[in-house]
Amino acid sequence: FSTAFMPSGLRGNSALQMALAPGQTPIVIGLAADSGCGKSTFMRRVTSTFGGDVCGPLGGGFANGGWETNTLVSDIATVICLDDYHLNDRNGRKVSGLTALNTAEQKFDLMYEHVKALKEGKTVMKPIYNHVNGTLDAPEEIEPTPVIIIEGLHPFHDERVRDLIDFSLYLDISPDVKLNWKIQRDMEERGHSLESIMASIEARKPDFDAFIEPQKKYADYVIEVLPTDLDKEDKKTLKVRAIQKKGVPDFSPAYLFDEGSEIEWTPSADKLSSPPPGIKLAYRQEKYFGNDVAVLEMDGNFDNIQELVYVESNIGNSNSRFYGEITQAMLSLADSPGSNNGTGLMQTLAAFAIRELYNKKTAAAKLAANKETAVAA
Ligand SMILES: Nc1ncnc2c1ncn2[C@@H]1O[C@H](COP(=O)(O)OP(=O)(O)OP(=O)(O)O)[C@@H](O)[C@H]1O
Ligand SMILES: O=C(CO)[C@H](O)[C@H](O)COP(=O)(O)O
Repeated sequence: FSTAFMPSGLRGNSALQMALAPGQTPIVIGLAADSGCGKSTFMRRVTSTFGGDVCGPLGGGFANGGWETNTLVSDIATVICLDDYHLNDRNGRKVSGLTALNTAEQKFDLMYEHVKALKEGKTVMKPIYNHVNGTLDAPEEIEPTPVIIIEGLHPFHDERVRDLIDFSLYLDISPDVKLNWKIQRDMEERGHSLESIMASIEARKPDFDAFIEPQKKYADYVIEVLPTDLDKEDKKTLKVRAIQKKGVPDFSPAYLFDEGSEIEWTPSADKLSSPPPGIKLAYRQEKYFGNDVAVLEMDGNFDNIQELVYVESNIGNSNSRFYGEITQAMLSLADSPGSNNGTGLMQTLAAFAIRELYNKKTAAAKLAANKETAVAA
């Protein structure tokens, strides 16, 4: 359930929140990506896994013709958009001459204090960056929930914040794909011209390279989105790689058929009715910034999401609760971008991995609390 898209007078999240179990501390999930790279779309998959509302945009909504809070609350998960920690408002950045991508334009001390306090089970007063007016609005109260997700430009830049994060994700969208997605949203949905979109991407590139991309080396789970290899002329179909770090506590990378192996798999055309160029999956063991990673890859589109169930039957460590749950989750968000390709699949697997992390931490906290009760008795 979400309060994020109610008229502000009706908002107020305290009654909806699930109390933390005794001894339980929230887990903190970090998601980094440039603007327009699918953070909100991905967050919708994660929050729906935790029972959140999936009706509106996240990370800065334009509901009701006006600005709504950046924070979405379900009974388990809270999403905090780190744009709220911009140092200056839009006018202030004109004076400083710096872009919002620049780390000098973020309040990392406050970000750290807030994430630390939430992790300690305390309430914080979080600022709000208003994307409609470009102003810093009156702060809002955020109470801790069992899962706190911080998403935005710089979740892994500050070492203190990074150390508080239990699981970190990065959306790595290749330049061609980023341009296509921007065109789709900003031209088709927001009426911007192609020239202005290209100019904005070009203007952001140096700061993106300097301040955002270097964070991907810290991520436990990188979703890399590239143009397809199946047909060089095809600009729309995507190849998606989930780069999963090995050895992360409470996280076991998903695999295809045989854990630890190298596999390339083109599912039988009799089992999937995907149109040419079809789909191709792969599973590889690689190094990523010096770390051992398991890479799950999918290139191409599903013609019919229900056929995903056949692919799902061959994925291990998927963290699904029952056979078919991945397909069901994709079907429940069928209208969201990426539901017929690897972006939706890898995002769903990441969402399930986060849920598993939460389940394991909750179980460990309950066990510890039971032990304490037994000792006290
Ligand atoms: N998996 C996907 N497949 C195809 N298009 C996508 C996908 N994810 C996102 N997009 C496109 O990119 C646009 C931006 O996505 P989204 O709003 O989720 O990004 P964001 O990172 O939250 O952006 P911002 O930070 O600017 O709010 C969407 O409107 C959609 O057109
Ligand atoms: O990169 C961004 C994160 O979404 C925005 O550009 C940044 O937050 C500034 O926002 P605005 O352009 O609305 O003033």
